Amino acid sequence: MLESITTIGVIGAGTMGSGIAQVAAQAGYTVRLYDIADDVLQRAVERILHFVNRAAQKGRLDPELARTVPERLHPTTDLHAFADCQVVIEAAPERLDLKQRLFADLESIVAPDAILATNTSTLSVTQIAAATQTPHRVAGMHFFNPAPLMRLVEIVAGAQTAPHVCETLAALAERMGKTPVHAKDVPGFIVNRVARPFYLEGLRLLETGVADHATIDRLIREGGGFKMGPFELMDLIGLDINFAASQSVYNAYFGEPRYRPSLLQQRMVESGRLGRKTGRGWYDYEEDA
Ligand SMILES: NC(=O)c1ccc[n+]([C@@H]2O[C@H](COP(=O)([O-])OP(=O)(O)OC[C@H]3O[C@@H](n4cnc5c(N)ncnc54)[C@H](O)[C@@H]3O)[C@@H](O)[C@H]2O)c1
Repeated sequence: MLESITTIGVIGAGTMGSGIAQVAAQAGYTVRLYDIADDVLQRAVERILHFVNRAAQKGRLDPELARTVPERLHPTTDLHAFADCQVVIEAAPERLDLKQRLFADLESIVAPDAILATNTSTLSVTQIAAATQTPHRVAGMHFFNPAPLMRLVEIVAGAQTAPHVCETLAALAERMGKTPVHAKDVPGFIVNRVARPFYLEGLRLLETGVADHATIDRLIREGGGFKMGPFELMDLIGLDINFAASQSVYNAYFGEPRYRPSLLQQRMVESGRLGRKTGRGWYDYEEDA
């Protein structure tokens, strides 16, 4: 199946979708990138080409390959353009109803043997697949942020996913230079399950006035040897996405107190301070936004 893949559809041109589109184009695939608005797509393509050129300048990407990326990228606001995609990777916002609707729509557009993958961090792959008539071809393909740099990809089988679908996605991840790991369809899979208390304990320390967010980040980096503290990481991920993931894991584990989201997260989202992507989150990025 891997050899028959030439064209990959990516849904959502935000933080993850644009990164995944970049990775796929750099691996030599034709990429169709869907979003709901032209200006979002335009910004995404500019961002991708900027990163591709930078990677080529720094010697991390073959300049010949970098030159071919623009002709491989096909932005669109019409999902019907995905008709020739053998694989679709969905990276739309972390909302079950939205993802279910997209998968149901896709089913009537792509070929019957096309693979439908979701980049969800915490939602049930089984539940997303249940919105289709062909749940055997739906699986999770969970990239990490930033997708062009992070090697790990979790491959997640839903309750009805056919084994060959996960095998093909794992082989595709390898073709993209990634390290695939098979994970079970449990809320948060492996990495987001382990990482959830990282953010939430940081928020609880802040809520109870133990330390401010910059101090917590600095201690975790300097004392703990982590690359980023929880607040810096939330800004990179996007506070809206991180909050949605917190809610999703909390609800999926029947209100398990360990995973209780924080009101502070909610306030930040309500005030539109979503992190790097909006120029402001826990920190100010106005200059490089
Ligand atoms: N941000 C992270 O660190 C991260 C890491 C791994 C996985 N994920 C997952 O990836 C998915 C996307 O997250 P993100 O951070 O890229 O979000 P984002 O907010 O940066 O991007 C989402 C994109 O989806 C578009 N969109 C909105 N409604 C849509 C619709 N109806 N159909 C198609 N596109 C629509 C938006 O315009 C936006 O461009 C989520 O499921 C999230 O859980 C995020």
